[in-house]
Amino acid sequence: MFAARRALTGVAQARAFSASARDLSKVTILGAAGGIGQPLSLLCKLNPRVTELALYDIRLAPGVAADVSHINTKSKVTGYDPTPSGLAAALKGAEIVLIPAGVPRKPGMTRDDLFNTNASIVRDLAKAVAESAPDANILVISNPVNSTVPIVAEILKAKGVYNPKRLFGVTTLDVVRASRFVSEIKNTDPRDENITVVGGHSGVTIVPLFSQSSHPDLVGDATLLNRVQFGGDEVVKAKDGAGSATLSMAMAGARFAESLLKAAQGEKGVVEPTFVDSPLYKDQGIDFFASKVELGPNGVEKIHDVGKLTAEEQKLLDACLEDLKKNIDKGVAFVASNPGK
Ligand SMILES: NC(=O)c1ccc[n+]([C@@H]2O[C@H](COP(=O)([O-])OP(=O)(O)OC[C@H]3O[C@@H](n4cnc5c(N)ncnc54)[C@H](O)[C@@H]3O)[C@@H](O)[C@H]2O)c1
Ligand SMILES: O=C(O)C[C@H](O)C(=O)O
Repeated sequence: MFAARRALTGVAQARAFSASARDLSKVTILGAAGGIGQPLSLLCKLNPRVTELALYDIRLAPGVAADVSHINTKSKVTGYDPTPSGLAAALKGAEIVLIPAGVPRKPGMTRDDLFNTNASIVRDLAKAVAESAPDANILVISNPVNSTVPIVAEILKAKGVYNPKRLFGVTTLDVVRASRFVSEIKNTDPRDENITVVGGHSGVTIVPLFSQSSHPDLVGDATLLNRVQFGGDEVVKAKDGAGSATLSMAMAGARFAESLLKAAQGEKGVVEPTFVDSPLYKDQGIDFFASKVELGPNGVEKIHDVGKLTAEEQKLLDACLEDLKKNIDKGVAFVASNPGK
């Protein structure tokens, strides 16, 4: 077997690698029956890189799995019961764990208002991931992301399995929105608009860097800035009490998972913005920050710095860092005083 593998060269080797990597592409969704979870399950079922899809929720996951499993793509879909053993089985062998479990906002709420409910949900799910899938890439969608990601990190540290290269806060939706909103102004194809968004995922912590796009004239466009920073509120208001962004978020989450799978399967140059354990502002006591991140087989390959900013963007970044620090500290303090069972 080893001799045969050694005999493989070039393209054959790459194919063998990608085939074996593909064999391992189990994706688990925790919160799979929710507003995000259901369309995310659908999109993952449609992704040929996913070979196994495990759906877990405190309600309805087997039903969602039965539905999605009829789609005629090759992956195997299983829905798990809301029991500790169901959760453990859903997680075992996962390469990617997506976490959209938790409550969404209603009009008038900030993401931070979700903290009291979602912090303990995410903490407890993180424990299960640490125990049953310690090597998985963990993609946190549940809000407030600026705090839930540090919560997961603290739990993984306590369990002795923290790998900062495999923990991601999903901020893709901010970039998706920014490119769409810019394309509406400039009458372009959003796929051609590559807008860097850094910081975190709430209000002023969301910092778009238009000076680095092909439209530097958009720096200072207050309406556009407000839409990017508060795009989530736009949806919350329009849904009028029925929740927050689900469909666009499912698309964004599926895109991020796809990027990780591509990178795991050997594709080079896969770059996504994401909220990770980052060296960029650690000297200011800020351990997590979203910037462009190159992904690879081990998760985070390279963290890009924010690049050159205009004076106006620097001001936005300063405001971001102030809030971000508080949000991160809140997550860390929560685990310290509420370690759970
Ligand atoms: N990161 C982002 O960009 C982004 C975008 C949109 C929404 N969100 C956040 O995603 C979260 C989910 O939003 P939604 O609209 O899908 O909400 P939802 O209420 O429709 O769905 C949440 C699901 O989580 C499940 N759940 C609750 N506790 C659980 C637990 N302990 N284990 C497993 N499942 C559990 C619920 O049963 C439900 O099915 C919210 O916190 C929301 O703010 C984040
Ligand atoms: O706005 C929300 O509460 C959900 C999400 O974070 C979003 O950006 O749409």
